[in-house]
Amino acid sequence: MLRIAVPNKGSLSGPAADMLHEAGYQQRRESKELRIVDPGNEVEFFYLRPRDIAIYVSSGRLDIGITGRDLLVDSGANAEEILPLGFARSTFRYATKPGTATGVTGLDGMTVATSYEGIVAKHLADNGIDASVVHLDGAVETAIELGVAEVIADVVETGTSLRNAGLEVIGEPIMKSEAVVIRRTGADAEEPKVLQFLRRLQGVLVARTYVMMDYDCRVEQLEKAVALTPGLESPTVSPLHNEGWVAVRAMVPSKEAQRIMDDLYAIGARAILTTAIHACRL
Ligand SMILES: Nc1ncnc2c1ncn2[C@@H]1O[C@H](COP(=O)(O)OP(=O)(O)OP(=O)(O)O)[C@@H](O)[C@H]1O
Ligand SMILES: O=P(O)(O)OC[C@H]1O[C@H](OP(=O)(O)OP(=O)(O)O)[C@H](O)[C@@H]1O
Ligand SMILES: [Mg+2]
Repeated sequence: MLRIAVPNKGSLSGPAADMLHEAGYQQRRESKELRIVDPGNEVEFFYLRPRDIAIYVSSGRLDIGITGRDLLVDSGANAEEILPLGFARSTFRYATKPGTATGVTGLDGMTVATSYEGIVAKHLADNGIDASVVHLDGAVETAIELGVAEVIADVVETGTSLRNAGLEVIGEPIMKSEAVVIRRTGADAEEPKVLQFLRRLQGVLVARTYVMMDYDCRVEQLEKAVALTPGLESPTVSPLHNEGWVAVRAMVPSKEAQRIMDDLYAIGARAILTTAIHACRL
């Protein structure tokens, strides 16, 4: 049975459960459940604190886990990223009151508050900066106002939390993060159950980013039309009852669907339809 760690709370937990559900796995019914077995898929899910997941996976007791890239790096655990999942996207950045410093080189002698001590200590050392790091569990934006630190390093998505605290980011992002699937470093890359799990999640990612497009076009316009909708392998082209016309079917990135429909219409394609993809295995 494949043993998988899933975040039990915070920003990762809801989207991770949604993705697993879309991939056909049973998920817990209430938030107090700490583990469930999905017998049909031969998988056992363990609901753990996002911060602890890399540690469990590196121990080898759990086969794979879903966590944030920033949490994986911060943990220093012997685990590696095998699939980015595209949700819980954030940057990790320094921030201060305006006028305190303009970049990491100005942080010498200061105190930096963060929940991600591992990332920050390494980044300061890599840049040759001698600053103290104070660990706080969360809500670190308040640390400056309360005099615990001159600088914070924290997760930034919209920047609302920083603005509300009267802080501004300084320097370049320390890292970019998103939810990722991890496994123990050096674990068997060809384990069939792991590969099947990854294929299912990849199927969800593709279903979320592509739509199916169908249209009719004149044979003379087919080459131009196919250049607009090359599909993943190659589009399906079928004859129509009306001679001189063909029906074309191809997957296109959902973000570009409207522009592609305009371009197809402009070259004479008609009956252009898009439909959602619910699941796929490439
Ligand atoms: N506002 C946000 N937008 C996008 N991703 C976020 C946001 N806040 C946190 N994350 C991401 O979610 C992951 C875990 O953070 P989260 O704050 O949800 O959990 P936590 O801080 O470990 O737990 P707690 O809920 O106890 O604070 C990290 O990978 C982080 O980058
Ligand atoms: O840029 P924003 O869109 O404002 O998002 C970033 C905020 O979200 C997270 O906080 P969370 O809600 O997890 O609270 P925490 O600080 O207690 O972890 C993170 O720690 C930031 O405070
Ligand atoms: Mg948090």
